[in-house]
Amino acid sequence: MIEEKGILFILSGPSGVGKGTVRKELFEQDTDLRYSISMTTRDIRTGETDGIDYFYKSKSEFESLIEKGQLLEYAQYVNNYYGTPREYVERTLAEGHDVFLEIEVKGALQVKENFPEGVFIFLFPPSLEELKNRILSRGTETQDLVLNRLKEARNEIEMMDAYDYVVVNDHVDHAVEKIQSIIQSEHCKRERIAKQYKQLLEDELK
Ligand SMILES: Nc1ncnc2c1ncn2[C@@H]1O[C@H](COP(=O)(O)OP(=O)(O)OP(=O)(O)O)[C@@H](O)[C@H]1O
Ligand SMILES: Nc1nc2c(ncn2[C@@H]2O[C@H](COP(=O)(O)O)[C@@H](O)[C@H]2O)c(=O)[nH]1
Repeated sequence: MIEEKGILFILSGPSGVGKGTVRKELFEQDTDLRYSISMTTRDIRTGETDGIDYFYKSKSEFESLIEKGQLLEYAQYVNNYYGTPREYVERTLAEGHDVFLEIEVKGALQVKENFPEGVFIFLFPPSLEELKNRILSRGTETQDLVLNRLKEARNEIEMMDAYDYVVVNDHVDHAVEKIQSIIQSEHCKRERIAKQYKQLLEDELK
């Protein structure tokens, strides 16, 4: 019997484009997906909870996780570390569940090296002006940090071609619908491949 592993979906894109908003709405609708909670060294924001939004770590704790190889990927983003716990992702996929990562672009490119079979989705802003408005409207960053994030956004948008899909986040509902379609079509693709593989095995055994 062929083992059915889960599919790894990676949602990425510039800061403020709406990744968190879209992911939360997607998870309201899709209860089969498993979200990988990231580790970070950044300060906890008002309204966030340790173990739900992130696992908040000190710099030395984070560096020890890096040294022990416990992160699937990590990146330094605007003076803080962010990373994906390896064990959770590998175990959950092996158990047959789809895993969803919401991470920045440098980390997504590292995941691509280790998991080329992952499905990489780039969330794109309707315009740079709207991107700036969204970061400002969230009100979580100082003016300096907003400028740093916008600078980073320009570099990140240049990496868009490395992704399997690009979804414009004009309206949250539209973006979620498109991501749902991507998830369904990736499942159909893999079912077809699994059937072809089973057929090959049967033919060989004849
Ligand atoms: N389609 C949309 N239309 C209008 N506003 C949106 C849309 N999607 C998200 N926003 C708003 O944009 C702001 C940034 O969204 P969010 O925090 O989800 O972005 P993010 O990409 O996760 O940011 P970061 O990478 O910095 O964590 C929030 O105030 C959110 O409500
Ligand atoms: N490479 C990784 N990037 C991550 C991870 N978790 C979150 N992120 C991204 O970092 C920025 C900033 O996030 P914020 O919560 O401070 O606004 C954003 O683009 C996130 O998507 C991770 O595990 N690895």
